[in-house]
Amino acid sequence: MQPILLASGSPRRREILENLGFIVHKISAEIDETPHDGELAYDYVQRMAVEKNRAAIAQFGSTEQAILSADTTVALNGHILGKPDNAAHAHEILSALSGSTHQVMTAVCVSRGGREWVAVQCSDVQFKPLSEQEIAAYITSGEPMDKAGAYGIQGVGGVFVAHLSGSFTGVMGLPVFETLNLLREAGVDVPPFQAA
Ligand SMILES: Cc1cn([C@H]2C[C@H](O)[C@@H](COP(=O)(O)OP(=O)(O)OP(=O)(O)O)O2)c(=O)[nH]c1=O
Repeated sequence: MQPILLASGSPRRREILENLGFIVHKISAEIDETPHDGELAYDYVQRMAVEKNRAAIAQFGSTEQAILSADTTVALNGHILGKPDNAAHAHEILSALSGSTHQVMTAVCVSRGGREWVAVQCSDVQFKPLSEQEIAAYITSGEPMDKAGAYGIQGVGGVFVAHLSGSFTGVMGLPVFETLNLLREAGVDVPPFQAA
């Protein structure tokens, strides 16, 4: 089986792909992640995943090995909430998410042999009302800092989630259903137990 070239620094994405049975080689793909003025979250997340992929191609060239990139964005009432810059920002984000429903969108882009495939997975996540103490303790844990929306559903942040409609792995950063479909479309060998 050929390794997948993962153009993402996210340890969660690597873990998800390896759990599915893929061999993963990490490659770097640095881009400017600033949203355009008035850009919709759905358009933004897709653009980010595609730009990460193209940045990897610019660096390593187009290859017969699949390059996979992704981006996860949290949106509340249409506003894009990025990763927290610091503890105060994490507090602001978590206070906004408290007691309401937000969207988590993950776009996945696969390229191979000069072609490109993209999918976007959207989930609705409802948070329970959070107390000041819960928010403070969670920020102290350090978990929010490298994550869109300042939480990790797969970690302690999972206790905030009252309801999820969508994909758990999508919220975590790489939706497995959509990702496997893209890889199959791109003609990548998927591990035998996944080959439906
Ligand atoms: C909402 C949520 C996000 N996240 C993470 C997934 C992503 O790693 C991160 C969103 O940032 P991204 O910019 O999508 O990814 P990244 O910066 O980690 O890696 P790269 O840009 O190199 O691809 O937030 C969780 O781990 N759990 C969650 O519940």
